[in-house]
Amino acid sequence: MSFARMLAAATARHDSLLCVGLDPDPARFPAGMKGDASRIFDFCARIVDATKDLVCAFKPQIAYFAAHRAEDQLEQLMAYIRRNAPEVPVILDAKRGDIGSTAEQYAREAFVRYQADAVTLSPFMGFDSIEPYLPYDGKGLILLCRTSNPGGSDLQFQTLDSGDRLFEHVARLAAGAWNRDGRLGLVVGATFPQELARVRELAPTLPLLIPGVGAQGGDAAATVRAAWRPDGPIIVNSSRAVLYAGAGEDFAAQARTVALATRAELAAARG
Ligand SMILES: O=C(O)c1cc(=O)[nH]c(=O)n1[C@@H]1O[C@H](COP(=O)(O)O)[C@@H](O)[C@H]1O
Repeated sequence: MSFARMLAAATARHDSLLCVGLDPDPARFPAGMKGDASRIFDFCARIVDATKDLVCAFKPQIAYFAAHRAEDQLEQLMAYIRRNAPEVPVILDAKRGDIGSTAEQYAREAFVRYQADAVTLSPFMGFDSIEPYLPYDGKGLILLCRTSNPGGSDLQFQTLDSGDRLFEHVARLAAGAWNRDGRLGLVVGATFPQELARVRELAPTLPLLIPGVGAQGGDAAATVRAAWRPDGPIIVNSSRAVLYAGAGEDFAAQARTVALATRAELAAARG
């Protein structure tokens, strides 16, 4: 099934706009696992089990695996999610961007090696850096647009000759010329609700991946009000606030409690 259909189905079935980000940091694992990179899979699998009925997507961040030589555990985790939560789409957060021949390898990594349903990409190198992902039918390609970090403004807020700021230009391209077969989405931070509303205006029906609630302090309700539309899906990511809600043996139950509360807050704002 395509990413778009999986996302719509999981959003409806779990009544959820929440994506749990899988950013496993062994230094923050609970006692018994703490500091042990060989337990990355175990930690993430417990979080998946505890939240899989509450989410519209999972988003593993590849650096948290690669930094610990734990790519094999990421493969194991992707297979685990497919087996135990087959209705939940998985967005591989890799933020790739490179010339075509290298992008072909990144695309293969995301969709063949890891079997992701969608991947995050940097649009900075232009359309020919996105094109190699298109042959993978149905997969979602989510382009960085207005990122959640303060330094995102350094480039994304620059005004172009057209009068658009760079993030607006990216949103226009993703909603128009670049969206050849309707599989593009955009990343916009929850930390910037005004820009979120602007991106939604420029790209009314694109799926928006919205990180920044929880640990980065973004306002969940403002996010939904700015970006959700019945025909414009949103995927609101929270990673650390869920993963490290508890530091004890009951960490998975604590993660579930935070996920439940965040999901409820998002649902209330949608009305
Ligand atoms: O593409 C992303 O997911 C992303 C884009 C962005 O603008 N800001 C951002 O925080 N992210 C990712 O979203 C997650 C946020 O994590 P928390 O701040 O712990 O919820 C991390 O995996 C980031 O790499």
